[in-house]
Parts: sequence; structure tokens; C-alpha cells
Amino acid sequence: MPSTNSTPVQSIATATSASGPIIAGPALIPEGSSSASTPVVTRERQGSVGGLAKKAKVLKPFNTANIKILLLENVNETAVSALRDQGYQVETFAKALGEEDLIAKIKDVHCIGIRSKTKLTKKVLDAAEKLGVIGCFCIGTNQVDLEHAASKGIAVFNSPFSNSRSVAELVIAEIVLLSRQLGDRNKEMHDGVWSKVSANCYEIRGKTLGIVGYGHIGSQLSVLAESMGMRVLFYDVVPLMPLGTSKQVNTLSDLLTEADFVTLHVPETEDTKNMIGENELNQMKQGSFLINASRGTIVQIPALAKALRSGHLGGAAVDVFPKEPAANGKFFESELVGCPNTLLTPHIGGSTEEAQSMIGVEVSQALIKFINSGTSIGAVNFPEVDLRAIRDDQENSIRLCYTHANVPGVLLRITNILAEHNVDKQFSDSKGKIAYLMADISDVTPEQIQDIYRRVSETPTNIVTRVLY
Ligand SMILES: NC(=O)c1ccc[n+]([C@@H]2O[C@H](COP(=O)([O-])OP(=O)(O)OC[C@H]3O[C@@H](n4cnc5c(N)ncnc54)[C@H](O)[C@@H]3O)[C@@H](O)[C@H]2O)c1
Ligand SMILES: O=C(O)[C@H](O)COP(=O)(O)O
Repeated sequence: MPSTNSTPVQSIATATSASGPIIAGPALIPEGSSSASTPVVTRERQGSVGGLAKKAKVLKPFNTANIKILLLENVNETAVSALRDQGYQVETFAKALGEEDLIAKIKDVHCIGIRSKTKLTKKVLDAAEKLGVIGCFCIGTNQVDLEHAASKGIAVFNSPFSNSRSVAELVIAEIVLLSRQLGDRNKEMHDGVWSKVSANCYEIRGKTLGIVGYGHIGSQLSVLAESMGMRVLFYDVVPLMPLGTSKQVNTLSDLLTEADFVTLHVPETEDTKNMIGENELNQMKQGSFLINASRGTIVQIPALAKALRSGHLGGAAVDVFPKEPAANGKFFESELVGCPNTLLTPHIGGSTEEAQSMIGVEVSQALIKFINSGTSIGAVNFPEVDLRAIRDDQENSIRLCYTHANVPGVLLRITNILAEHNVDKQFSDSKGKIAYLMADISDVTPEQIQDIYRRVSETPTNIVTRVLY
């Protein structure tokens, strides 16, 4: 277990009642606290974290060594060290955990870090007794029941673009590889077969790339493809500014019927599941190519295998699959194995040193900010709220972080509770059924902190109340 890197300057518990002040709701309760009413708290100070201003007070009303973090799926070392530097207990696993193991492990952690394989379902989230925040160290968040997490006051963060370039570069490589049938030639050579052919091998210059989903990855790819002389069309559900000389088309069919290469860069949603099946593949040009580095469920694999084996498609590159093995070394099977000119990769689109390192830094910082100062900027399932930092010289100031049901009358109730105090600043926002309020309150005594915590957390709309100082 790592030691804390900070110097406790004052134990609040000794300065107040025997039981100490109440500082946290059901989430992010320090180890050793059997309930929210009996936490072990120390007040700590250390250097600036999470981009807070130099003179900002570091808010941490708990012993950081009691915060438990579980990191799965080989999350990058940049994240492990950033979280350990905070003094948190960090346990790491190289692979994803199955449901049973996950339920056992998640029970008493305050924060979990995952990548694309760990399924945080309703059942798993319901087993998490102290979870306050989830970090997806990747782009996709479809593996998490986001709505259920929000309903429990659990914020979810991801890394929206740190691996986009890596995916775009892989797709460029695949366009060239497919065009020259390099996957098959390479295999033949390793099998001892010399087969020098040019039939159906093409330059990519002047060919049409059809991009489905023109977000971070699709638009980056558009720029790279044009620089190699390709013509770019894209299809997206929202109107978007075309980069370079690319052109947005009105329908998926318009794209499928014109493109020599179709590449998919949409998130997994109810609308995109099974988006490419027999009907769509039939609309694609004879000899054209399909690339999928988005999510495995977007393409119907039996239909794709049929289109490849019949020769309707000239080839495909697939990085993501409806069912992916949980760990390296596990057996992989798919109807696509053995299809002609078909490149299969083990979900490595975003797997570069650069991307993983950046993701580790980015997501760990978001987690640290949420745990230590309540900031939810960048959360994907949660209202995004932040406040200017409490200054280091504001000795008796606290920050109230209140996640609550988004129903009428809540703010009036909170205003009544805070009426006798000096609210320095306050901000609140809502997203769907939940809302999040942050308020900085100055000149409060330890007894008043307890009173504010108790009254706010007893409101009928309470989901999670935390008081940071
Ligand atoms: N293979 C990998 O390792 C890897 C790495 C990163 C991301 N991904 C996947 O790629 C996906 C896309 O990433 P991104 O960063 O470009 O996402 P993004 O959110 O920036 O862009 C997605 C785009 O798809 C569009 N879209 C949504 N639904 C659509 C629909 N039904 N039809 C057409 N367009 C639709 C959106 O409007 C948006 O412009 C991620 O959600 C993730 O699942 C895979
Ligand atoms: O969503 C993503 O960013 C990609 O699918 C990469 O996921 P990974 O981190 O599990 O490789």
C-alpha cells in the first residue's frame, strides 16, 4: 500500500466531537468509516493538483490513503503514478474482470478505472457500495450503464480524443494494405509461397473514401486521406463543417453507393447497432472495401463474411468484434477468419504509446479533480459543474457538493439550509433526471459543517452529499 505524500497539519476529528465531522455521503467514504456518520478524517495540505491555481486551497477532507482505486485492463502507468502520487491506494489488473470477480472487487472501491472491455452493468454498479466515480481510459463509454451510474451519483469520465490520431493513422495504413492485398501477400510469404500479382491492386490516389461518423476520428482521417490524394465523402447524423474539400452526403446510401472505401467511426448506440448488414453491403460497389474500427456491434459479421467470400467486397479491415476475448492469449474466433483480403486486428486502434500515455494523464486528472474538489467538467453522464477555487488563506471555508434528483423545489430547500451562512459562490446544473450543485461557504465552524452536512444529506432529493474543506 502506498504511503501518503502529504503532511497532515490538523486532525479535524480532534478539533471537534469524538465522532468527528460528517464529511461525505455514501460515495467516497474513507476506509474505516462504517457509515457516513463516523468517518476518520484528517485535514491535509499538499502541492497544487489537478490544474488548480497556485494559491488555491487543496480540498481533501479525508485521509487520501483511505481512497481505494481499482484500475483494470492495463491502464497506463501515467495514471497509476498520478493516482498513487495523491496517496490513494491503487490496485491494478492487466485484464478485464468477469462479472462475478468484478462484483466482488468493486464492492468497496471509491473509484474504478477501465477500458473498453469491462462491463459496468446495472448489476455490477448496484454491488458497488462506495463508488463515486468511474474513469473510462478510452473514448467509448458504451460499456458503462451511464444512466444508472448517474442515478447513483456516480460520475463517469472518459478521454474524448487522445487516441483519435492513432485510430486515424491505423485506418490510413489499412486503406493502403487492402488496396494492395498486403495481408494475403504477407501470409503467403510466411507460408513459403511466392505470388507476385498486380490484378485488383490499386493506388489509393483518386479513390473515394466514405467516412461514416465525422467526429474526432472521422474528421482527422478526412484530412490525412485528402493529403494522400483521396476524395472524401462523409455521412453523419448532424450537419458538420467539411474539412478541406470533403463533402457531406445526405444519406448512408449516398455514401455506400459512391465510395471505394467505407470506414465506420460512429459510437455504439441503439441507432448504430447492426447499422451495416446485408442490405447496406449490397449497396456498396463491387470490389470496394469496408473498414470497422468503431465497435463490433455496428457490423453484422455473417453478412460481411458472405460479402467477402462471394467476392462482392474486395476486402475488409476489422479491429473490433461483437465478442472480444477478455485477455491476451485467449482464443479468438470469428466467421471472418480465413476470408480473402481481410485484415483482423485485436482492437488496437487506440493502442499506441502516445495515446495510452495521454489518456492516462487526462483521465487520472479528471478523477483527481472530482474526488478532491468536486469538479465534474468533462463528465459524460453528469451535469458539468465547477467553481473558482477556494483560496489557500480562506481557513474556514467549505465546499458543498450535492448530487440530487432534478425536481422542482430543491434549490429553495438548500437556500433555506444555507440561509444563515455566507455563500461565497454557487453553481448548479442538471442533466436528465439528476442535478449537481456546488457551493462554497465561508466562516463555518466544525459544528456548522456537521449541521450543514446532516441537513443537506437528509433532504428527500439527496443522492450524494459531500462536504470538502
Ligand atoms: N478501435 C479502437 O481502438 C477505437 C479507438 C477509439 C474510438 N473507437 C470507437 O470509435 C468511435 C468514434 O470515435 P470518435 O472519437 O470519432 O467519436 P465522436 O463522438 O467524436 O464522433 C462520432 C460521430 O458519429 C456521429 N454519429 C452518431 N450516430 C450516428 C449515426 N447513427 N449515423 C451517422 N453518424 C453518427 C456523431 O454525430 C459524431 O459526429 C467511438 O465511439 C469508439 O467506439 C475505437
Ligand atoms: O473506446 C476506445 O477508446 C477504443 O475502443 C479503445 O479501447 P481500449 O482502450 O480498450 O483499447
